[in-house]
Amino acid sequence: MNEHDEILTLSAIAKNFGDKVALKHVDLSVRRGAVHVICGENGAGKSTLMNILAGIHQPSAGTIQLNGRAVTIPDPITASRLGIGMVHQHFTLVPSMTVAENIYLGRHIRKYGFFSDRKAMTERAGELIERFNFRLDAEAPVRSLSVGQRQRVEILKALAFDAELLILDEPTAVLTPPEVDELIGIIDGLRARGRTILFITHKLREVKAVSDVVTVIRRGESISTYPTATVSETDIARDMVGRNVFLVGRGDSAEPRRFGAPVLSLEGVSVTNSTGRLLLDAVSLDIRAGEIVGIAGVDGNGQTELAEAIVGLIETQAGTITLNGRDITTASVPERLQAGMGFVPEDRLDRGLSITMSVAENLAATNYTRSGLTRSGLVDVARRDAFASEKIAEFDVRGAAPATPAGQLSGGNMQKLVIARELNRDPDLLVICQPTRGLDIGAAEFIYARMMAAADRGRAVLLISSELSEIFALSDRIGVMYSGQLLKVLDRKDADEIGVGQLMNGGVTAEAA
Ligand SMILES: Nc1ncnc2c1ncn2[C@@H]1O[C@H](COP(=O)(O)OP(=O)(O)OP(=O)(O)O)[C@@H](O)[C@H]1O
Repeated sequence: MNEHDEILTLSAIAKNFGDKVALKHVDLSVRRGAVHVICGENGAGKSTLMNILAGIHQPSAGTIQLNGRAVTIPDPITASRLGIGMVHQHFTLVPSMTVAENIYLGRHIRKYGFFSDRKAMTERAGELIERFNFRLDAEAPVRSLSVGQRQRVEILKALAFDAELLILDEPTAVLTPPEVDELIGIIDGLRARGRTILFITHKLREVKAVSDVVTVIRRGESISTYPTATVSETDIARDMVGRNVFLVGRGDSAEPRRFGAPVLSLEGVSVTNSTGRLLLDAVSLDIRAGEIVGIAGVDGNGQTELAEAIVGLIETQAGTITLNGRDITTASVPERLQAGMGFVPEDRLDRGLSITMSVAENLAATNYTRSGLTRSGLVDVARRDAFASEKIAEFDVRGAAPATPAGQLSGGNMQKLVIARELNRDPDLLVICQPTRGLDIGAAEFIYARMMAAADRGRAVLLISSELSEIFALSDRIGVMYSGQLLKVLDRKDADEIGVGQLMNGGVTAEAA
């Protein structure tokens, strides 16, 4: 390869946070105009590496060459001047401002100031949207956009400042499957226009769909680099995790499974929002002991509200909710948890854990009584920390000690923390939303096994996931939500992905079509 073909060369990059080693030794060569995927387990150091390129962190050792020249990137402004644009996992947009205002926010204010030359700014944003074929309205407030559209605004923000090298940190984690396909199309378009893309993902299907080259990072070291066309998903998974991985689902047992009495019963449960719109429309569902019921649906069709209504985070306007035969329709969240419910929310940062509290405090939060972590009503710190150490080991929460602030963990390891806390309580009913979002394939394998083991012990599980493959792998019955209604609940053996996909898109069943 001739040196001008390489836009970026990293040599022996290391990064410590205090005495924690996040990156040990990373070498990486990125070819101009390529889509280069970085994959690796949760906590392998992917985000840290990208944040070094974006000027957010400084490397403890190693060199960075951009276009054949050694550079230092002391801050994000320098990164931007050097042509490096970063799209973070958590968006940085201002919801009340328009698309155009967000794109130019804080940068070209003098030239395209909101008051002095708003028109020019909007026109310029419109041109940019058209040039990259992003299908956005420059004047629409960001508040009114879907997650996928917001992500496109973030990408445009980087492109507006001539980013040659675009870094996308796990961009598909927040997207629905059709939005993922759209993003893949957008990335193809950017490559065709000569941009270089560094893309982080855990999903091997995406690696194959999107990239030219893939580099695997494991425990802070670059392990392998392959042209994507020549490497199999199995090989990438093995390099990531250091062993062969098998995502085994529940499958169809030869003997029909026997289920117990209903643990959860919903009857005609409805929820309306403040403007009177029906978010849940008379939903009725039983989940029996020993059963996993998966709820499929395009995001935004009431699945989140279903989980929140069951857990008591939002009020219901009609219907009854019964847990183990007891009416809990008006019970508070703590009462429901006490009565045998566990909850893994889809948003681990908002509702799942406290990022300022330590790992031990987070793990103990719903486990004080059950795991005997108090003595005479006071927290027994030694026991709590021993409990935390045990759960850290059991769930392989990387980079965590009992005293580590939860906010310092990598995204996937935060997710493992929430799941560890809720599974430890061994609830009669586990409501679990997007359980493997952001998890690497080894961690997903482990969580699948734990969910199935809970069902085998006679627990009831409500699984909400936008990954159809996950719903099919784990569920005994599959419900489909559309527009607030639970359209249909099928036995796993009677369901197929095409039929469920059709129901998800408006209720045309395979038989009816
Ligand atoms: N600011 C920080 N302070 C201390 N430790 C940190 C900090 N940021 C990251 N780490 C640690 O560095 C390691 C690598 O984290 P990083 O976020 O780069 O992983 P990742 O590969 O992106 O993981 P994931 O796939 O879960 O997002 C982890 O052990 C993490 O806890």
